[in-house]
Order: sequence, then C-alpha cells, then structure tokens
Amino acid sequence: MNDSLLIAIDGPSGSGKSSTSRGVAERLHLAYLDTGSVYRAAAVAWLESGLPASETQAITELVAESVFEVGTDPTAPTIAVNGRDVTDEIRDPGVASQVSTIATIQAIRDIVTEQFRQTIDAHDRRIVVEGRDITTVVAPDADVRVLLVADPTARIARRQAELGARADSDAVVDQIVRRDRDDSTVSQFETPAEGVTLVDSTHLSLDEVIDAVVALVPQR
Ligand SMILES: Nc1ncnc2c1ncn2[C@@H]1O[C@H](COP(=O)(O)OP(=O)(O)OP(=O)(O)O)[C@@H](O)[C@H]1O
Ligand SMILES: Nc1ccn([C@H]2C[C@H](O)[C@@H](COP(=O)(O)O)O2)c(=O)n1
Repeated sequence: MNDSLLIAIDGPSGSGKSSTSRGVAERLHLAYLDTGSVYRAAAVAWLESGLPASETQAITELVAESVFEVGTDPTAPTIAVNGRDVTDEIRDPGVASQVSTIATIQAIRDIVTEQFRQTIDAHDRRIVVEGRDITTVVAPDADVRVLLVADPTARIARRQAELGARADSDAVVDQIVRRDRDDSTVSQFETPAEGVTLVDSTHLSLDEVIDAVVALVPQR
C-alpha cells in the first residue's frame, strides 16, 4: 500500500502558509518543510560573507558549499546553516528585506530545489511543503496542491498584529508588497496553475483554512 501524502502549499508573503501548513501537518501527523527558511538561511550566510549582491556567481558558490539542516517537526521547525542554528535570526527584518536577492538567482533555486526533493523523499513523501514554487516546480506531482492567498490589506494587518509594538509599517509593507513583486519574477504564485486549488483566507480563521486544506486530501 502506498501511504504517501505529499501536500504542497504556495502563496504570497503573509498569506498564512506557515501557520496553515504546520496546522495541517500536526492534524495529519505529517512532517513539515518550510522552504522559505532555507532561502532565508542562505541569505544569512550571504550577508555574513560581505559579498556584493552583484556577485551572483560567488554567492551561488557560497550557497552550494553551505550545509542546510532543516528540522521538520511542525510543532518546532528549525533551520541551521553550516552547523549554526539560525531559526530566530532568519526572521530578522534585515534578512527579510534582502532574501529576495538570493531567491531570484536561478542557479541557487536549482540547488535548493534538489535538496527539498531529497527531504521529501527522506520522509517517504509524508510531508507538508510550503513556499512559492512547490505546486509548480518542486513537487507538481503532490497529492494535494494549494495556492493560499489573502488580500494584501489583510496580510499587512496580520503581520502588523503579529509584531505588535515592534511593527515598522514601512518595513511590513516592503516585506509584503515589494518582496512579492521581486519574488514573482521567478515563481508563479499569484494565480493557481492547472490542478491547483485556490484557497482565499482573507475572511477565514486559521482553523477554517486548515479544515479547507484537510478536506482536499483524497480518501483512500
Ligand atoms: N486565516 C488566518 N486568519 C488570521 N490570521 C492568520 C491566518 N493565517 C495566518 N494568520 C496570521 O498571519 C500572519 C502570517 O502568517 P504566516 O507566517 O503563516 O504566513 P506566511 O505565508 O507563512 O508568511 P511568509 O511568506 O512571510 O513566511 C501570522 O501572524 C499568522 O498568525
Ligand atoms: N519555495 C520558495 C520559498 C521561498 N521563496 C522566497 C520568497 C521569500 O522572499 C523568501 C522567504 O520566504 P518566506 O519565509 O517569506 O516564505 O524566499 C521562494 O522564492 N521560493
């Protein structure tokens, strides 16, 4: 019997991919892979290197030589680069504002995509994977493919609520609107590809979004 259950979730920044994917993985006892955390960890390594953004070849070599270790427990996901835990550091606004430089280098995308596929296989394809190009490039053959969207105003409001007093309005808007614009030059996460189910979370609670994704799982 093939009991694989690969769930792919894409969407723009702040649409609720991580919260939803973790909730779905917990509910269905699956592993969880946050592909954005790897791009962010690569950005940490690059920013520490001091290489100028224009040095794409050298940055690509740096990322190719880096070792990424992703913890796939949905209740406590982690990410380390070259043996250093950067789980908290990757959420720094300075990383968020620069990560698209890494994510828009195609040679880097090819390297990490291969690593994502290895992680999926290492979990016998019982995993929820989220990002921008999971339904289209990393795992277009997933059992469930979802594009999770929400209005930009809702996404900005949610992120500001999350950050509370720490929220810098301009930075939040930049991390959502400008980052999506840059990231969408290399991935298609604004409209669903063929066979991908669109879920709009603008007026749904997190539990309702998790229910909507779980309802898409084929009954065997
Ligand atoms: N359906 C929902 N209703 C209200 N708030 C939500 C909902 N889904 C997620 N949130 C909240 O919105 C914020 C962004 O969610 P989350 O980090 O899961 O988004 P994301 O798509 O993974 O973001 P990013 O692409 O920036 O990593 C969080 O504060 C989260 O708690
Ligand atoms: N599959 C993916 C995952 C992420 N990215 C880019 C987009 C973001 O700028 C950055 C960090 O992602 P986040 O943690 O905010 O989801 O990585 C991508 O291009 N493809």
